[in-house]
Amino acid sequence: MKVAGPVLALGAMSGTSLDGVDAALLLTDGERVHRFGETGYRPYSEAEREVIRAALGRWPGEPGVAEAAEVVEAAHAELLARFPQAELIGFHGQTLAHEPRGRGTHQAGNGALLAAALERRVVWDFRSADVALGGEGAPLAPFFHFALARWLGATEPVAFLNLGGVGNVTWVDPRADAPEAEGALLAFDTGPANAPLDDLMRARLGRARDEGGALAAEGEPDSEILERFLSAPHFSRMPPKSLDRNEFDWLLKAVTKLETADALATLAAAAALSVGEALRHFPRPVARVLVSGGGRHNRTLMTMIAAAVDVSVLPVEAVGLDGDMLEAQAFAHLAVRVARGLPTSAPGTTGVAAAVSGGVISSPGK
Ligand SMILES: Nc1ncnc2c1ncn2[C@@H]1O[C@H](COP(=O)(O)OP(=O)(O)OP(=O)(O)O)[C@@H](O)[C@H]1O
Ligand SMILES: CC(=O)N[C@H]1[C@@H]2OC[C@@H](O2)[C@@H](O)[C@@H]1O[C@H](C)C(=O)O
Repeated sequence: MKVAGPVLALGAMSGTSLDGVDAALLLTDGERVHRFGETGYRPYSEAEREVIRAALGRWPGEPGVAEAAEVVEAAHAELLARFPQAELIGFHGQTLAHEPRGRGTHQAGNGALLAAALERRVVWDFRSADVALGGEGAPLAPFFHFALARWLGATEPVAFLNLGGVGNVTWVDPRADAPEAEGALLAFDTGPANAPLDDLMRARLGRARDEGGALAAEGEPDSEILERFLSAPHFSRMPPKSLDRNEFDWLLKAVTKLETADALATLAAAAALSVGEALRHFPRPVARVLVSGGGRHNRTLMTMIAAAVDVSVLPVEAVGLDGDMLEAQAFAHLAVRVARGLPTSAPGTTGVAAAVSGGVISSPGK
């Protein structure tokens, strides 16, 4: 079914850091952002998180996957029911495994079940069509970043950096006719961001994160490990390119020999150096890198990023955006694009053969 004009869409994202579900309302026609709306957050309980964690790296039908999907569906149903005004829902689900050149991409959570539970149309499975056409299936926020650059009134190229479990960056030329136009966007995953930091905090101190990067600030990065890190194949690959959450597991193992503060400093430095490497791929330099995602609250990480690049690095709040909700807003925007049959990825964002409109639409009755 096609929609015309702006739609009040609700986007939901359960990110790789496994902290919980973000939801955000957005009034958009899929091209232009008309208005930002209310947001919500529903953390996973420790028990729920364990169920999801146990299924990481697994594929449909494998042990623990159905249980993880149930947790994801129930948490979303609970959170999204708080937004009865939403006309359309964009449901990303929880990525459990991502091997675009191998077995595919796997997001847990069935959008058809949510459509029935919430009695709303739900757009979901955003990544599979892109992967089927040879794309990386990620990142998908770039088409929203294009709309944001326009919303900001940018007239020069600008970059959006998301520091979630994994980092991803989008270079936007706002003067292009459309996000799928050649040269409008270049996007790719930068490297690990918070996931290894969180994993280390959990393993060593039983804490969810290094609040503000305070512990990392007390440590010294290990230059030998960082040198090895930068020689990883990811950094010599040309973008677009995407990463699995666990692709840099070896890095976490490599820092086990270090004191906690030094290990955290090394992991934060690795994330920051990845951003420095990323900027070298930009078609033209940018004046600003606008940062979203939880990593922008990590002052040590932000300081290290600022040192790794020679442009200004600002949280997206500096330009009036909400850095905790940007990905949820992205999936609201993308849902409307899917409903309108507009593309959601292009060769410059995922390496897909040609611009494609991903996503499956489930209606409550079906
Ligand atoms: N105050 C803080 N201090 C340090 N780190 C923080 C803080 N707040 C959030 N973070 C980090 O940000 C992470 C969450 O970021 P975010 O919610 O953007 O990730 P995500 O959306 O789950 O991941 P992705 O974008 O990769 O899918 C937390 O796991 C934590 O490491
Ligand atoms: C496969 C997958 O879920 N990838 C996520 C992950 O988290 C950050 C980065 O890696 C990005 O590629 C993507 O999410 C964002 C929302 C995206 O698609 O733009």
